This record gives sequence, structure tokens and C-alpha cells, in this order.
Amino acid sequence: MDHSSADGEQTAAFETIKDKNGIDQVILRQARGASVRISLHGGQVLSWKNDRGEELLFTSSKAIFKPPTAVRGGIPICFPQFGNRGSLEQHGFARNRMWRIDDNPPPLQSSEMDTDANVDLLFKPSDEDLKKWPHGFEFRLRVALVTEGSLILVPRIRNINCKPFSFSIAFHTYLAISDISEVRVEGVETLDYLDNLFDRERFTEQGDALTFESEVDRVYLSSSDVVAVFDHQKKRTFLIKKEGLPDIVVWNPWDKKAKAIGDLGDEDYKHMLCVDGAAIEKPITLKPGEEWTGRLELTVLASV
Ligand SMILES: O=P(O)(O)OC[C@H]1O[C@@H](O)[C@H](O)[C@@H](O)[C@@H]1O
Repeated sequence: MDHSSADGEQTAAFETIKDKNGIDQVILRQARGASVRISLHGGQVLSWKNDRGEELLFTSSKAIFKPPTAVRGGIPICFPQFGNRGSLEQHGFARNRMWRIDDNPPPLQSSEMDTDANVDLLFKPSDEDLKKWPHGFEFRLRVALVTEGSLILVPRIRNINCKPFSFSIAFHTYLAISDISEVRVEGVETLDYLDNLFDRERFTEQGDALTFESEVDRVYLSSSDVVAVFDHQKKRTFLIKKEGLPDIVVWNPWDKKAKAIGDLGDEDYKHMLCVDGAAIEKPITLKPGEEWTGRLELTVLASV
């Protein structure tokens, strides 16, 4: 189905298709050929391609596309809990639920978001969810593909209950990389991090840039607003720009853990790196009626 509309210079266009399980997927196409595909299961971005048709997000060779589990790849959304830091299922329930297209979203502050291919998704908890997590909320997600091909995610979470609540959030972004040993992350040097491999003990990053030679599972705290991932072999750099998302998760399972993860191929860990804009260490608290907004912008640049 085509949902295009044109108004002078402004276009807001997306189409929906059904996957083989009957789940709606939204496709955003930008004029120069870049595209994004989003599943309404989990509100999960599954694919982001540049104008040459190259896939920029990793998908596992053993990915399972059948609900209720999230697809191993793309950008699953961890909400309202990150990992096992709470009583809910791992990474919270939002990634395992159906979202819907929001046809009439409240306007966003930022006008740049109205000018490109975009869609608004909405997730509201079911009665079952409310039994486990008794906090009424609306989670809106604007997904936009801008002219230069950058992918922008704008989450808005509103407390529609009469009591305050706190949540964590992470955009669990599986970047597609040539080879994990060819990649370095800049923007986390000198930061403190919680190491999931050492019971979340706090350490300080000592190196100039982060490179990989074994499993890494860390939450870097209060990072700068831009983190860069350089891929020497592919000669490209991902820029991760974020607002309202102070932390950065960096995860690669390496060989042993990869073998233990059912929906990840044994060698897949070489071609993925998760770098997530997140709010984990200090959960966000919303009073009744309050709304929180964040922003994540992913850009890919050619590098030498
Ligand atoms: O297998 P899941 O639930 O998608 O989680 C994958 C990984 O997600 C990372 O963000 C966590 O830090 C890891 O500990 C976890 O293994």
C-alpha cells in the first residue's frame, strides 16, 4: 500500500508490505535510492541501505523472522528495561510486541523531520504488559530517512498514568562491518564503563580508540554526542549522533558466545558490531503527563 503525499517541496512517503508471516513492514525510500525497512513487530528497523543499495545493518545468517522473538539484527528496541537489570524479560518487552502505524501523531518540535521519507509508529502496552509493568505509557517512534541518506529515529515516551515511572532504553544497533578486527570505535576514550563481563564492575577506558580481539559487552557512561565507528576494509565510517541518550553500549559476542546464541551463525560475530545509543545507568523518570524525547542519527561516510 502506498501512503505517499506531496505538498510542494515536502514529501512524506512510505509503503507497506506484508512479510511471509503476515506482519506489516514499512518501506521508506529516499529520492537518491537509499531505503529503510521496518517491521511492525517490535517497531524494529530491519534494513538500511545506502544509495548504492549496500546494506548498512547486519542480519544474522540464522535470524528468526517469526514472532514473538526479535530478529537478530537491524535495530531492536530495548525498553523499558535494558538487559536483565530488572524483573522483566531480557531487554524489556517492546521488541517482542506488535506496534502500529500512527496516522495522526502529535507534531514534532523539529521541522527537518517533516521534509523526508518518514513514518510514525506507536506502541501501547497490553493488559498483560500492564500486569507485569503497571505503568500506562505511549511510545511513539518517528523513523525518517533524510536527503543525504542518514537514518533518524526520534523516540517519544509519554506517561499517561497518574503515577511516575522510570525506564531504560537502548537502540540495539547491529552495524554491518567487514571484519571485527578491522574496526575501531572513537568517542569512548577516557570514559567510565560498566563491564557486563565482570558483573557490571566500573572501569575507565584507557586506550585511544576501542579495537576488538575478544568479547566486549560494555555500557559506556555519559559519552559525547557523537561516536564514530571506522571500518578500514570497507572504507566507511558510521557516525552515531545522539541526544537524550547519554550512554553507549558496545557489544560483540566473539566466537564462544556466538556459538551459544541459537539465532547467530558461528562466524557471524565477525561481521557485526552493536553500538547502541542508550539511557541505562540513570533511568529516565516521567511524572504523570510528562513526555521524554530522544534522537538518534546514523550516518555513513566514505573514508580513506
Ligand atoms: O540476545 P539478546 O537478548 O538480544 O541480547 C544480546 C546482547 O545484548 C547486549 O546489549 C547485552 O549487553 C548482552 O549482554 C546481550 O547478550
